[in-house]
Amino acid sequence: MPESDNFHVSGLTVRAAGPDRPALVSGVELTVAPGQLLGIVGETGAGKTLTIRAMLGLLPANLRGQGRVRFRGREPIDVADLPRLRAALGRRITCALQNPMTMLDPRQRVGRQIVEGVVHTRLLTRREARERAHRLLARMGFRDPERVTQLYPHQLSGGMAQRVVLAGCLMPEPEVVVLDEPTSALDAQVRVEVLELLREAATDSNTAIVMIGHDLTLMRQFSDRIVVMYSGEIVERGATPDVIRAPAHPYTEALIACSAMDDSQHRQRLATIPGTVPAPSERPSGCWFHPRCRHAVPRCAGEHPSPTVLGDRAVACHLPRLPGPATVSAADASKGAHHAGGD
Ligand SMILES: Nc1ncnc2c1ncn2[C@@H]1O[C@H](COP(=O)(O)OP(=O)(O)OP(=O)(O)O)[C@@H](O)[C@H]1O
Repeated sequence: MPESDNFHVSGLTVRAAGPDRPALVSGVELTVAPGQLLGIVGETGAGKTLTIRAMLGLLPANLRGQGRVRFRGREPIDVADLPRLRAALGRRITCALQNPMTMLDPRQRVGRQIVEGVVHTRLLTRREARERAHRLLARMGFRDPERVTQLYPHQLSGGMAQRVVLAGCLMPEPEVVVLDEPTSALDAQVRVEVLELLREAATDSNTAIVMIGHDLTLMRQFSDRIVVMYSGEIVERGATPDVIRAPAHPYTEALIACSAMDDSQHRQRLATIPGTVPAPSERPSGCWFHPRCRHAVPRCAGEHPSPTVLGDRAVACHLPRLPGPATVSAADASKGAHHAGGD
């Protein structure tokens, strides 16, 4: 698949309106290929939600986004150009944000809600849309999709609502589906099932998925590539198996140590990373992670690290633990090389 088929986000920055406000998110670059799943991880306050809201044109009113998104075969769209961005929403890009119930209208049967969007945008006739809704609901594990379409949201369990919303996301056969903790309300077993179904459906229709999640175990299982954010910046990115097997940033390493992964057989109990992500106005000098980093050296307190790039792997750390000798500082990387800190 050519690179130009990927969904791209470049130079994404989010700030509160007004002078001299620190960036809440800065310089985020993402690329996701058709049919692939890109996971965004990081603790509370890392900037994950604002990143996806900015690329959807759904930032809170007090915030402003800069940067560009590019859909397959299209000219880039400036994220400040909300009319253009929102014209893509529901067609080229769909989303399920944190609580699925809030995405459903309590007064309407769910079938109508799923079908009307694509009929309204004239992507399909009502009959075609109904047929597709039934197919997708079946795909999402409903044995009797027709009956489900007759239900009102209050008649759905949390797991059912989740699967209905995800089926709705796939209705227009979008290029990209964006998910913010899509399965957080579900129990572990249902969560894995839902993600398996979603993954399969997305692969079949060549839909790219960008998914925020706290659970690294799930990310390891379902994502192809992973981006790790800290205080509004990408600190590491790469192919998921590489990042999980050999994290190059101490923050990624700490996140993995805190997750319940099987690899950590020697770990007796779940660890936590001491401290919290600094608020944007309280970032320390140097590397923003350094006060919490067990590998920090004096340079880390004085100088903000530029990302080091090795192939499609990047890490923003003064002491990156990347394999092989040929690490290249992003500042030195030649034109056309991978973006620093981006994915
Ligand atoms: N409307 C807003 N106005 C000002 N600051 C905001 C606003 N929304 C979020 N922030 C700040 O931006 C930073 C990033 O927030 P964001 O919600 O993107 O984090 P997150 O990684 O999604 O966290 P979580 O996992 O808790 O959802 C945080 O410091 C947060 O306090």
